[in-house]
Amino acid sequence: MTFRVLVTDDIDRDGIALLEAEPALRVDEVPTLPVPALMERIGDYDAIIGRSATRISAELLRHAPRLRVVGRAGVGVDNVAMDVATELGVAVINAPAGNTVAVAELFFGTVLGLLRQLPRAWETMREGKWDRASLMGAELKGRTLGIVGLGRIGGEVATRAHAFGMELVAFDPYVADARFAALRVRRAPTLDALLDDADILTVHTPLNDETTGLIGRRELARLRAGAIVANLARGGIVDDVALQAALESGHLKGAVLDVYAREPLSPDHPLRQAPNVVLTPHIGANTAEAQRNVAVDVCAAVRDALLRGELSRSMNVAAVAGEWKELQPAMLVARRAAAVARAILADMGVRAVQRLTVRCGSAIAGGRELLLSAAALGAVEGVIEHDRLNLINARALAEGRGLELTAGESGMLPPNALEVSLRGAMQELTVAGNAPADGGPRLTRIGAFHVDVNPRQTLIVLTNRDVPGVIGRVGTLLGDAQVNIAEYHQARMAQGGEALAVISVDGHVDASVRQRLCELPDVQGASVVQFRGA
Ligand SMILES: NC(=O)C1=CN([C@@H]2O[C@H](COP(=O)(O)OP(=O)(O)OC[C@H]3O[C@@H](n4cnc5c(N)ncnc54)[C@H](O)[C@@H]3O)[C@@H](O)[C@H]2O)C=CC1
Ligand SMILES: O=C(O)CCC(=O)C(=O)O
Repeated sequence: MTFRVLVTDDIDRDGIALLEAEPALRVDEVPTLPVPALMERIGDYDAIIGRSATRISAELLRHAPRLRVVGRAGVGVDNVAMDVATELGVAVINAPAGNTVAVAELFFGTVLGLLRQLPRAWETMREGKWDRASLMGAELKGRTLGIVGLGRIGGEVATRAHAFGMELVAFDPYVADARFAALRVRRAPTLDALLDDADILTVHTPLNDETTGLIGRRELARLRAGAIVANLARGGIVDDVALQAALESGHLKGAVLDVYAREPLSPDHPLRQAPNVVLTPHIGANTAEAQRNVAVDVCAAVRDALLRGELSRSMNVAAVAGEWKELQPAMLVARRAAAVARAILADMGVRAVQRLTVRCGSAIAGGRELLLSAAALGAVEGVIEHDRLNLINARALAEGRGLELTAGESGMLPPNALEVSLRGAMQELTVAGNAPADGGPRLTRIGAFHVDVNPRQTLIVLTNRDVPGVIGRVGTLLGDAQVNIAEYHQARMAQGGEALAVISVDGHVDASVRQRLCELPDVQGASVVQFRGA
């Protein structure tokens, strides 16, 4: 199978070379495309990789039936309609760390440029002047830098600001005290407290509902007279119009902007004429090093997602503590245990399941959320018709059908064991399994019956009376139907009582075979579970 990848927005060659090295990937590199042209082409692609110039809108995603992965060679994904991508099961992968230093360095370059009037100094020199008197500057040393958002970039800015002898204060309600302490940054309890202290205010948050307009007229007025504002994060976090007014009134000494609410900034935008601004055209990440880093990072992750189904880097898959690869056997067990429970309940007449609970042992507990996604996938596949049903959208689709998903207490489960319980119409069925690091995945319990079977290809779960001859009759029937048995595990509660058989078979078992199994003497019921996915 060949996957087609559309690369746009000028992605570094080292990244593209990783894709081109794969025979199963066909890569088309195009310049940033206008929306109609992109709409026309996107239907042919399994993945698109771009930078901030290409907007991955809801409309574009809905126009792309093959699309599996969106790769973003950079941090911000405000240009991607994330909700729609998740609903459609499209993985969104970014490159979160490769351009951190580039932005932090640009911050100091531009702020120093503003404080020392470097653009003006350069202009005067080109004009043939020697004008030292009008080029008086100011220093960073001793000034208080107020950082909104102490993440990767905020942290790198803080580290460098110490070297300039600055005082540091930051506002970030989502970051623990330990990070503030490690970065030697004082914590501002509120944004207002930060505004009260800052000589230079810089924002390094994502653009989202909470941060849009975070620094508006009120916040700018609260800053002390003569303060400087920098936005190298996203246009719209600092309100353009309020900023312009604060610059024109002289309340602010100056501003540094790399990003704008609408990009490219229109040629006649009033900000271009505002006093004391250093404007750059969204070049925070434009260094050779950063572009190489993000391209290699995102291209490798997109390659792995397409070729190996590796979704650990996808922003819209539940986060995993630990290694994704190590969790794969447990994910398979969770998915298949849920599929078995759903099939048995359905054959008992319980079609509408209301609650799914996953409990897992200590070794895999870090992947609880992902295991819940895998179990949700097992519970809905075969029930929901969706050509891109996967780990990304399974939870939302399951919840959309009224299935409540919960992660239960692990209790006394062995380290690599898990249990999936499905409940509906006052009935609950638990299927348990084990996913040891050094062995194959096994199902170990169905309801009250202890079993031991590899959940591969197709499983027949049979309830019968524990009397002689049943196993022989089942074997003969399956043999006559050309169904090859891989494993047959018989479990019983007590001699002569109820028994349960799990039969792992190769290939497909059709409905007529199931019907004939149900009609055998002493057989009470049979469920056939045709597993999906690898
Ligand atoms: N100019 C450019 O070329 C570039 C711009 N960026 C922008 O910079 C942003 C930050 O990047 P990173 O530091 O890598 O992201 P990050 O995720 O490491 O850090 C963001 C920080 O903002 C904090 N935060 C979120 N909401 C907040 C709020 N309401 N108030 C205070 N803090 C809040 C988070 O807790 C987090 O610590 C990106 O989202 C992107 O939009 C990133 C790279 C290049
Ligand atoms: O290079 C780009 O596309 C812009 C970088 C950026 O803004 C980001 O990484 O969030």
